[in-house]
Amino acid sequence: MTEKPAIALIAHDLMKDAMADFARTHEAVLSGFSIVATGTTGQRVIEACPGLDVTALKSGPLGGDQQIGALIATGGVTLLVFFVDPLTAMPHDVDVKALTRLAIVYDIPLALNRATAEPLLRALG
Ligand SMILES: O=C(CO)COP(=O)(O)O
Repeated sequence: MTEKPAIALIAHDLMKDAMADFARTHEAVLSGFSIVATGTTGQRVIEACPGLDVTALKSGPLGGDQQIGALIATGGVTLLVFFVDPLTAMPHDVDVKALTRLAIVYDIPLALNRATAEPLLRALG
């Protein structure tokens, strides 16, 4: 990661197309940040926007959500954008809950859908 403030991007599988589109649409603003992402989401964002500074951590179900949570706890995340799939049960639901809880504990902006992410990103950009 660089010295730029970090935005965390995460999307559940059925939301990954939406995340790739979100990244493409907002590439100019996102380029002012370093991006941290869970593994598969990070790969999709890299494919969509090869110019962005993206660090892809572990896949969410394999610890990636917890890695992002640890970054939040150590002050390394400015905004968490997490496109949650509201209709699919997740085997790692406890990790998802722990991550969103930490975003609340550390009072960082948290967008769980695009309608929230866009005004937050505009405010930061
Ligand atoms: O499962 C996730 C978040 O809970 C996302 O992980 P991936 O980006 O690795 O698919």
